[in-house]
Amino acid sequence: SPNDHASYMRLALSYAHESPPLPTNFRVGALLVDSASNKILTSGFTLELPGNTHAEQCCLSKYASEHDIPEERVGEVLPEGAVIYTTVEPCVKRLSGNRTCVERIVETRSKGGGIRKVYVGVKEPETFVGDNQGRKILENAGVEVVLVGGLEKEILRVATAGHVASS
Ligand SMILES: Nc1nc(=O)c(N)c(NC[C@H](O)[C@H](O)[C@H](O)COP(=O)(O)O)[nH]1
Ligand SMILES: [Zn+2]
Repeated sequence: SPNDHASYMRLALSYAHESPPLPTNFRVGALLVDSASNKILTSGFTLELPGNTHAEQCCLSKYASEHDIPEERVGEVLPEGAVIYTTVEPCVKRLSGNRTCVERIVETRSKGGGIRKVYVGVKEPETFVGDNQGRKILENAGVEVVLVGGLEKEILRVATAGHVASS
C-alpha cells in the first residue's frame, strides 16, 4: 500500500545518511525488498562496498554474496517478488564509466526473473550527466518504475550534502 512505499523510501533515505559526502556523486540509499513476503532482503548506500559503488549496486552485490554467486548472475537467485527502492533513480550514465545501475537491474531479468519494479524517490539531478533517461530503458526491459513522492526535499538535501553550496 502507498504508505508502505513511503516507509520503505524513508528507510532507504536513512541509509543514505551513512554515505560519505563528496562533491563527485550523490549520497543515495537503497533497499532490495521481496514484495511477496514484504521482507527487506538487503540495504545499500553509496560507497558502502569497496570501490566506487552505488547504493543499488551494493544491494544487489550483497544479496549475490549472501548466495555465493557472482553479482552479474544475481538475477538467478532473486525471489519472484524482488523490487528495489532507491532514493535517487538508477544511473544510466556515470562519469567514472563504471557499469550503470540500469544495466545491472536490466541484467537481473536475463533469465526471466529478476527485479520487477524500481521505486524512486527523485529523478536524478542533472549535475553530472544531464537528463537521466533511464526510466524508458528499464520499462522496455519489463521493469516498472514507480515514483514515490513526498521526500524529495530531504532526499536531495542528503544526496548533495557534499556538493559546494550552489550560490
Ligand atoms: N542512483 C544513484 N545511486 C548512487 O549511489 C549514486 N552515487 C548515483 N550517482 C549518479 C551520478 O550520475 C554519478 O555518481 C556521477 O555521474 C559520477 O559517476 P560515478 O558515481 O563516480 O561513477 N546515482
Ligand atoms: Zn548507479
